[in-house]
Amino acid sequence: MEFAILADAFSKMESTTKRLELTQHLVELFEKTPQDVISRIVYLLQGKLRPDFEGVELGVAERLAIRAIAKSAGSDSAEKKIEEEYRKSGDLGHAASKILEQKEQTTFMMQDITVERVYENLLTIAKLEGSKTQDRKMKYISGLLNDANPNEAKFILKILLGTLRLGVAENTVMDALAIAFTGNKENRKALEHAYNVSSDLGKVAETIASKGLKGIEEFEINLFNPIRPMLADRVKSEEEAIEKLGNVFAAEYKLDGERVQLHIEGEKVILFSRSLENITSYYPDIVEKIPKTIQAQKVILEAEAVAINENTGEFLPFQELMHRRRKYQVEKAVSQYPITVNFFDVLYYDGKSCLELPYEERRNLLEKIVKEDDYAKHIPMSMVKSQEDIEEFLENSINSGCEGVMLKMLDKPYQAGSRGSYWLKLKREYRNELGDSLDLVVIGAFFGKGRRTGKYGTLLLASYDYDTDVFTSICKVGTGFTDEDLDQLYQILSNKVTIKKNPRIDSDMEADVWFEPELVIEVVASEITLSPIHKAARNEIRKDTGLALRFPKFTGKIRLEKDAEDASTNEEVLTLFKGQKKVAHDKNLM
Ligand SMILES: Nc1ncnc2c1ncn2[C@@H]1O[C@H](COP(=O)(O)OP(=O)(O)OP(=O)(O)O)[C@@H](O)[C@H]1O
Repeated sequence: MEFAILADAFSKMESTTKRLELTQHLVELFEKTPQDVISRIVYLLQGKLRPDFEGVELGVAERLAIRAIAKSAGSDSAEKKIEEEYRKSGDLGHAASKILEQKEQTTFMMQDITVERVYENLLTIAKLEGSKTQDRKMKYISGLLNDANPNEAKFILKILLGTLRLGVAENTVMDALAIAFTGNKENRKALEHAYNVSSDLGKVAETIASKGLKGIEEFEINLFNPIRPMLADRVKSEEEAIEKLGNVFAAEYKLDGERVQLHIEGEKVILFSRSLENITSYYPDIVEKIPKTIQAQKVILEAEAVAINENTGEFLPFQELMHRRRKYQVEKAVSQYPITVNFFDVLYYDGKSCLELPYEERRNLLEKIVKEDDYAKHIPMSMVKSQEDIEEFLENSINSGCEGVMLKMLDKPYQAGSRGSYWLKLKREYRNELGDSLDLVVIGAFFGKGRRTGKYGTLLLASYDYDTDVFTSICKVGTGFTDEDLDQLYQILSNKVTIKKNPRIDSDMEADVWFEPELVIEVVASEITLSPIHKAARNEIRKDTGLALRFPKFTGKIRLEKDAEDASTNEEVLTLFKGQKKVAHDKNLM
């Protein structure tokens, strides 16, 4: 397939942020795409080469890209010119296309470049290791640029640098696949299921293109391919939980650790995080100890890894686990910050999916599969049927260092990839004031003064608007940060600075810097108010008015395990807003 077709589609997509138009462009692109290329197209659309869980990173630095462009422009002064163009437009892809336009076209020597060739070259670049890597990367890049026309070169560079931002969410890709290959958007549901059990949109695309809907319906779980996790809705009180769950249900401790999806076959163990990143290297202790406790050939299990005080056995807060994220420090952290692994679900057992089994059966099976010892535990569970039962269980869980309880319906399946009402979470803190914490995306910052000079003193935060796939500003936050937090945030965020505001950000603020909407942090606030400036849930309550947080404060939690799309949604913010009005109303009546 000619790369020009893809570059042309990219150009069209870049010029719109409307979901319907994006979908239409995608449908047209998919209709032109051969079956054996479609998975590659789907990865490239998302600025990737392989599904996230494989961890293939392109990692080409700007400097190297500039040298490669200069080389293929074939002039000595080119580097300077490229830098100049780059400064003007803030986009190296664009700068490259400008420079290459000026180059005399030696068309008779040009080979047509294909999607396959670009993709294979990019994959080779991503996998290069060892000596002279930089030179070898440069050779591949300038080789591609030599044969590319300016528009193609622009997109090749954007992919290489990770700056291709078409704003296509997974849902939009699935809509377009359903329309292109089944003629009916309604079939998105089947695609979603396939995606939820494989976390690999490229594979889903290839299956629907080559085997149609039938292939998608027969899609199976593969060991070592992560399953997208099931999530819980929140409730504010025992009473609300009973209303939603009915007669008898299970209560489990809600531990404050890291969610880990374990794929195990014999001694082979692969671990995935909540956002499906391969985190096996952070937990050498799990890899060593857990297989000994497993009574099965092949399983996929879910557990919460929690740091503990070895003397008292008490659970410690989530932050203690983050020591394992430091390079070269893992071994040390393993001995200094010991953990236990607390199992709560089984998703796959000896060749069979367990997703359709009701909770109760899965829990029984789990207890059979995992033999408990000092290190491997079953998460404490109890059947409850009254408000008092829940209250007592919640009390015990808080006393042993947990954040609350999870309440689960006994007869319901595991709903991969969705937040539904079969699982509810009840935290102690939800019960006062606004109380609830929010997970928000850092979209911009303002430079600090005094002690905070040279760091970001105040951050601009956004909630996620699921329907439009946009991040809407909701507050600025400048309190709750320790010096250490500020340093760490600066380190993480300075890699995410963009020259222009990403089109997926909706904010009228004039931030000093804008970021890629990627990092999620947790904040609390005293209340949610109407705001003429902020954009969260705009027009929902009142015309031209959004919602904002009053007195927001950082809780100390940087949620590295969450993707931006996992942040609190405007729907959740609206629910909180309405809930607080009700409480105020009830109080006034008393
Ligand atoms: N017994 C349990 N069952 C399921 N999840 C548990 C349990 N104990 C702790 N957890 C953790 O709680 C999370 C479930 O809450 P939720 O579905 O809202 O995800 P979340 O958005 O990460 O939640 P939160 O922000 O409250 O941590 C899981 O991702 C898991 O890490």
